[in-house]
Amino acid sequence: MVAIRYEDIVKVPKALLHDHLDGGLRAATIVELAAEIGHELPTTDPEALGRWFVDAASSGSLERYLETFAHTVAVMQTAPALHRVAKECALDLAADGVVYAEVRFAPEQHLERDLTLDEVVEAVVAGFVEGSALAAEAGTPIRVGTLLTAMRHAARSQEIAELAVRHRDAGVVGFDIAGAEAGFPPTRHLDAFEYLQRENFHFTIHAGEAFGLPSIWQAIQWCGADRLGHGVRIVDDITPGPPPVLGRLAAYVRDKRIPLELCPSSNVQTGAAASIAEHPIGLLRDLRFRVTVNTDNRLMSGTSMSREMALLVEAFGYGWKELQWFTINAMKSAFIPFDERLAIIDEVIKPAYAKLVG
Ligand SMILES: O=c1[nH]cnc2c1ncn2[C@H]1C[C@H](O)[C@@H](CO)O1
Ligand SMILES: [Zn+2]
Repeated sequence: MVAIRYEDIVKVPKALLHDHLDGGLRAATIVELAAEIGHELPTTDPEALGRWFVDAASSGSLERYLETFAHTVAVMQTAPALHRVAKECALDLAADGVVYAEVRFAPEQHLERDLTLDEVVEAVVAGFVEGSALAAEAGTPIRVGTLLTAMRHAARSQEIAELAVRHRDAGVVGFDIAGAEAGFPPTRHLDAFEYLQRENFHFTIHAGEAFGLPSIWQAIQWCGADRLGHGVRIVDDITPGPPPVLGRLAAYVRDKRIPLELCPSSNVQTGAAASIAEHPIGLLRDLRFRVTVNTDNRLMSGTSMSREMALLVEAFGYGWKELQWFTINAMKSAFIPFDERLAIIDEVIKPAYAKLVG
């Protein structure tokens, strides 16, 4: 087999379902925006700041990892700043060969300077639209859908769910909850999820990252999640083989083809996985769960979609066939309409991989 080159991974179309807007800012942009508002940063050298984020987020604890977002959220409090960050996000993903992305953020965290929730969403969506237009002009077309996140420790999920539905025809394609998982089970937000189901809307839930099976079980069986944000701890319900034996919850997740939004580098930083090579993605792929590969927070992990794939190629010996499988899995699991997903699979993804898979 011919070795896969990094620059070829960049060129091939990729689909990304789990990427946080406030976890993907360019370090140089943070420095500029912070100077404008007088926000103090650990360092004002962009390269050093990038390293600071990765180091500070690598403590082995999700709670410590989340503390680093104070600096990104602080500089995302005005419409121009949100617009810029969203535009750059679309451009950066497109330059990395991502053709479809769902990017999430929590509007309730961007109200410190008098914006309303609706204004926050409008600024971000407009930024994605402009970034996507510029990317298309540059020859790297991308479609970006917005997911609105509610913070699980707070009590605004119903309001954010209604906000998402209000903006569903303007680019918001789904809903999510995020933040510290232990102590904040998904059922705290059951009203919001039941509302979304009545509205025929889509949602994913961060579950099975820092907490295990009960969180995943609630997300699916109580809340009705379409996808699992991370979901990596589903391996706790699999008895190692050979052959591996699936418990009832793991079997349900696999049988129902519930997509797992796996984020390898992020999991190593928060301690959810010991290393990339030991990441459960290897087992979950072998067992044919609906596995997708994601970045989570490009800034905090110093990563990109291509880098996550390259790390998996290196650790597990994956080839183009597996990378295509991850990409099609993600596209099948997207929150945009079925015919639009199919068009991207048939017209963009398959033709590009066909030249490589052989
Ligand atoms: O991996 C994560 N788990 C739980 N919460 C997360 C993760 N990455 C980011 N967040 C939080 C911090 C952000 O401020 C928020 C909205 O994007 O979501
Ligand atoms: Zn996440």
